[in-house]
Amino acid sequence: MDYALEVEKLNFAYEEELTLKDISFNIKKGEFISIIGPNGSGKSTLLKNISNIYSPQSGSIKIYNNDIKKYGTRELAKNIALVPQDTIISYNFSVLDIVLMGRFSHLNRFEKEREEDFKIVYEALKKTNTFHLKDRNIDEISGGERQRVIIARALAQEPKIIFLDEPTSHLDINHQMELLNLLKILNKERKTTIILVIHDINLACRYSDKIILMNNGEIVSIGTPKEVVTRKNIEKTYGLNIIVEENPYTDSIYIVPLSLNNYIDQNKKKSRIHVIAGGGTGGEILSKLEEKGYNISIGVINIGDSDWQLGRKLSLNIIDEKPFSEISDKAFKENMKAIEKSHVVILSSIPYGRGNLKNLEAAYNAIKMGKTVYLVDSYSEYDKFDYIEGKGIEILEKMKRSGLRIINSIDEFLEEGQ
Ligand SMILES: Nc1ncnc2c1ncn2[C@@H]1O[C@H](COP(=O)(O)OP(=O)(O)OP(=O)(O)O)[C@@H](O)[C@H]1O
Repeated sequence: MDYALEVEKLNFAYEEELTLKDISFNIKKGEFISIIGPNGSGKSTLLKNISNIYSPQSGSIKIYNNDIKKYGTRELAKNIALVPQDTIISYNFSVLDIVLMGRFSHLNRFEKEREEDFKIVYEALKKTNTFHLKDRNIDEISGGERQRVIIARALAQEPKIIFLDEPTSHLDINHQMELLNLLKILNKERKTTIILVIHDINLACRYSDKIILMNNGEIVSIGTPKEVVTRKNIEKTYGLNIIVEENPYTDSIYIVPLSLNNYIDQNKKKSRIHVIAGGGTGGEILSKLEEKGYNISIGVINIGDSDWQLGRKLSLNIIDEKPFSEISDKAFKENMKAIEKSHVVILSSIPYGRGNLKNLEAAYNAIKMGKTVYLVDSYSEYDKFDYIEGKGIEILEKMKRSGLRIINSIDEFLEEGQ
């Protein structure tokens, strides 16, 4: 296999305790890789090991099939370039001088830069939008501009692999996209392998072929964005409750954070709520209950319904029915079982017809069983409630007489502190 980078059983410690523990992975030539993970998980330390700034205590690192330690400085610089997190350059160099330094590995000792070198350097300056700064002193430009200049230097180096440590951290959103697009072009056109540390999970998902997720000095997961950025992995590493969505415009996934697990009231996890919804009427109810950490079931709901889709993203317990089909007796019974296990049943403002009348019957059964049943009432008129010749209204009236609690929004329920 054509690997750009092979890491095997790497262990690294700053002091006694290991900061990187038994790290092994391979990167193919021409891949675009993002390393993500919480603060202090070891991302920068890993990047510094694989770019030869630090030497591991044990394990091996191969760049293009050769041990990284066997390369001479010039040879290594032709293969890899590093764009560090904070570049402190306190000398009196111009931007042009700094970017010209990228050419050193292509020149013999004491050889002056050739016309070709200037051409490559000017191109790198233009690509990173820093050409206009070329005569300025490196100390006299902004943090974001300096970051782009260091990236220009890496481009001028024309390496096979570029390592970047949080390259977007000082950049505004426009320059963030511009930089990542530039890296992507480089990656596609020159087959440059890109390995970057990045905090923005959504940008990582959008641009990367693969993602490495780190936690506590170990690799938790490595694979495509879909394989790595899952609810489970993000909860495990960041302690964050998220939904993973698909972005049809960019053909990539992105995450929507709901809540920090630290803030979830653990008592609520025990409190079970059954939701009856459909057609998107349950969106706010489900998201807000999930955010508070309730243990939620939903049903009966048709497969493919938008509330069904949300339920899947939230990994809820779903009692479902075939698409566009009436609720079967089997699904009704399963729904009743979920209701029996719940403390509370919440109904959204969904219209009732032949297909889902059994859900209203189930809610009425719940009241008769002594459960607290809420209706989040945002029906503007009750003729939007009943599409089954009064049968729905009839059950609703019975429920009202038996203690149905009508609220205007799910917030009212949450404020009650249930
Ligand atoms: N020079 C150092 N000496 C000692 N310990 C260090 C040093 N640099 C980092 N560490 C420690 O090593 C661990 C990993 O740090 P590292 O900078 O690799 O994490 P990171 O994932 O890049 O974090 P961040 O997202 O905050 O940049 C942390 O516990 C950190 O405190």
